[in-house]
Amino acid sequence: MIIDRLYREAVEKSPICVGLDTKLEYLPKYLLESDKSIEEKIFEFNKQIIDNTFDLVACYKVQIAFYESLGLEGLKAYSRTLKYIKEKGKISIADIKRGDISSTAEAYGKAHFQGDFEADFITINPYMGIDSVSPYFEYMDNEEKGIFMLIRTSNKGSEDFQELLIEDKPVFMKVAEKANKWGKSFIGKEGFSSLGGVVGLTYPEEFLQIKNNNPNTFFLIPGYGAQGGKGEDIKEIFKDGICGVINSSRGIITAHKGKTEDKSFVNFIRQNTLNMKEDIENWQR
Ligand SMILES: O=c1ccn([C@@H]2O[C@H](COP(=O)(O)O)[C@@H](O)[C@H]2O)c(=O)[nH]1
Repeated sequence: MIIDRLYREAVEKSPICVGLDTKLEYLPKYLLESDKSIEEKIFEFNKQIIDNTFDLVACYKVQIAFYESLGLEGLKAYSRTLKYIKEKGKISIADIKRGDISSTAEAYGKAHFQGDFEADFITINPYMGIDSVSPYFEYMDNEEKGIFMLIRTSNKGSEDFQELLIEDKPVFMKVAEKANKWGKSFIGKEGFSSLGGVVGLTYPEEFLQIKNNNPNTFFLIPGYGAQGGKGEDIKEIFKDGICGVINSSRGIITAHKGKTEDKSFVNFIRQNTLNMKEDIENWQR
């Protein structure tokens, strides 16, 4: 199952997920001012990052919003990036945060688990309930795919709804219970389910509570770096072993900004990835 592959990559390489939240302004001048099309420039930037980090990390998360904001050229770069991640033997997470009625969810499944935008995992918003989530299950049964369901997001505004109490429990704990229950049919050899959860590193105490109640849930963990999360915050959560991948987007892919505008930009990106790896490993021991 795909979750077993992701777990092994996290253990063997590192639990780092590089976030390819690529913006034109992140491109070094040599690339930005070249004669290439926008599609080529964005893809080339991502390719350079992948080529220079794939031996250090578990996976790549591609946030579709950044590509959509560049129109069709952006979406072509998005598609090529996902294909390239696969070509390199790496795992992709499409951060698309979908959530809609079943007929529409079926179309989202087809759009993001097959064809031009095929990814290994997608992120989904479970707010609309089980019939908005179950259309993805056939891909998890048959086609080695997985989903990460939003449980406790990393942003400050997550407090508005996710902390509201229902029967004395915050909503995020109720959502975590559902992830645990719905994920039972997709548990792989390593004990984790292909139905995973998104929990921000910006709330480490609540994360620990969620983790303790969800022994089979593998987590996609945003919030490291630019949002303030640190290696130290993962200490208790990874105490019994790795149970997720930690995403950093801006913290890695803008490492070269203000330092170089030439092809050497990837050295800074690799160095920041190594720094993150060391920071996490220090707290895993
Ligand atoms: O709770 C969430 C869920 C998703 N994200 C996404 O992760 C990255 C974070 O980027 P950084 O630059 O490392 O802050 C981005 O794609 C978000 O859309 C999140 O931040 N929090």
